[in-house]
Amino acid sequence: MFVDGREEVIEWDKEVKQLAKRLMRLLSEGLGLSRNRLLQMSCIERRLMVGQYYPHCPEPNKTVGITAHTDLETLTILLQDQCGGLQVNCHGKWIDVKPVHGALVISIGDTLQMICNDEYKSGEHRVFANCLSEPRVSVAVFFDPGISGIEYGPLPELVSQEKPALYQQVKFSDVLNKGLDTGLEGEGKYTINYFRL
Ligand SMILES: O=C(O)CCC(=O)C(=O)O
Ligand SMILES: [Fe+2]
Repeated sequence: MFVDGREEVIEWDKEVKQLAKRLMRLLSEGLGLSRNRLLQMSCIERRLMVGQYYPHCPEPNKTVGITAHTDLETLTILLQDQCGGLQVNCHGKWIDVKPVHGALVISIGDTLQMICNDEYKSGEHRVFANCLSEPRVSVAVFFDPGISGIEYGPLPELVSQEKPALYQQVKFSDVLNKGLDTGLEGEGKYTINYFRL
């Protein structure tokens, strides 16, 4: 059966965009900056919505759903269903991100970690192969600066003698290309470490 979800997707996109703006304002204030500082840098200018489908896997011990990685962008807003399988690396321990009805999973991406000079960290995460009989579905919206020529790196306000800049200034397209080069085969934090000073 084909279900036309076009209107729902458009509606979801609208809501998620508003939420991303609110989150960026809060994240900006959390850094001690003016509330619009991050938004003014155009760092959520573009977004990509990805629907992911994890079919039942007959041999889940022999494979993974998505291997450990960090998201390259600035912010990810993820809606997962009730199946579970997503885990986040918390100080070296893999923790289940248990599905909570009506809740969204918000992740910081590598580019935002670089902008805020490690004040916020992009979380390494992975998804198990699906051992349940029903398929798992998730919808992720990845926000990024787009392919403008703007360079992103530690904000001057967040850099001092005690806290020197930890990253180069780079265009998001360079981050993306590096991440695509590596794919998901590298270390979870490979891409961001490549730009570390
Ligand atoms: O499906 C999920 O729960 C997470 C997907 C994910 O990590 C990604 O697409 O980057
Ligand atoms: Fe991810």
